[in-house]
Amino acid sequence: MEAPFYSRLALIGIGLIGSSIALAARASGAVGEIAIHTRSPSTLKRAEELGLGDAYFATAAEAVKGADCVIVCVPVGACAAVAAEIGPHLAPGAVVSDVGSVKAAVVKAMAPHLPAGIHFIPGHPIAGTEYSGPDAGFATLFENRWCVLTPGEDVDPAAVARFVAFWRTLGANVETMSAEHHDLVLAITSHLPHLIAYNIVGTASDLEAGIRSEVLKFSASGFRDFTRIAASDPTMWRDIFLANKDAVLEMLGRFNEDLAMLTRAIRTGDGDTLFELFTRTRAIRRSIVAIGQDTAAPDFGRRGTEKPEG
Ligand SMILES: NC(=O)C1=CN([C@@H]2O[C@H](COP(=O)(O)OP(=O)(O)OC[C@H]3O[C@@H](n4cnc5c(N)ncnc54)[C@H](O)[C@@H]3O)[C@@H](O)[C@H]2O)C=CC1
Ligand SMILES: O=C(O)C(=O)Cc1ccc(O)cc1
Repeated sequence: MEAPFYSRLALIGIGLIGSSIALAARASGAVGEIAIHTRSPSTLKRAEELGLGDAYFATAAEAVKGADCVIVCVPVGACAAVAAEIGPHLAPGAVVSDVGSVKAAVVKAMAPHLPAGIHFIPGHPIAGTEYSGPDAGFATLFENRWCVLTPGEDVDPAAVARFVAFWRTLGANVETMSAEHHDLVLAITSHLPHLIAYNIVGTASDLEAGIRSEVLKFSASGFRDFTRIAASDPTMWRDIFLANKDAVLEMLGRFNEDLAMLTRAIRTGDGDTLFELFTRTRAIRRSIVAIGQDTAAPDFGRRGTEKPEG
């Protein structure tokens, strides 16, 4: 299968992920033209200044006209409204996808609005940073990262194969699975870690003023790492926790049980329990490093914003 895979790619939402797809698709020649819509006029203008696309539209309905591939790159809570708007304007036979961090709720929100003949292939590139907005994107974001696709069983295999080839050309490793399985796995590997980061930074900031200033002054790398994650976009993460409620609550229940066990080990001076856990977790880190999944996103520190936009 030869690139370009699509003659016209429409991106709805042009923040970190949308702009990274635009840059990677352009750099790799994966698509012909790129059409862009995003909700805020100032963000759309910025996308144009950055030269992210070939055509810019004030509405999603206009942007998807004539597109053979549409990728919705908005917070998961906005996916239903976008699908409702674009549904009547999609070209027959087009692929429609998204990049949301939660899959079952997004499928439920988007599918009813997509007409027959559309190939709906939900997706989630497991690659990102704590930055937002069109300035935050970079063409290499997806290199050697996973992209999970969750097409329904009735979706045309040839359309899925083409979309898999598209993501591979952007540098990603692609795997397909059910939306429900995706949501359980991501609840423990991504959603819970973010909740823990938000919580620990919140706890530190609620400490009495005297202690709080010392926390910031002497913050060792552990706390600093949490503050990076806790700087992630509030709209995006609010939507993720609301949309993946059941899986997050399931994993949070197990987490709380294990934390109670550790609390007890510390209180009772049970060093063996602590040592055994820390030995096991060190082995997990070493196995992740060995398969090359530990690399932080490259040099994104000076770009983008940590504030919600548009
Ligand atoms: N930030 C990350 O590290 C990752 C994010 N994701 C997912 O990607 C999606 C987008 O995230 P980011 O690019 O980081 O967010 P972002 O905040 O950088 O960009 C979101 C864009 O969507 C636009 N938007 C919001 N509501 C809209 C609407 N109703 N219609 C049209 N445009 C609208 C915003 O103006 C903005 O341009 C989210 O669903 C998130 O769960 C997936 C992987 C990683
Ligand atoms: O910045 C980080 O550490 C991330 O974990 C980025 C990220 C955020 C959300 C996703 O759905 C996937 C990746």
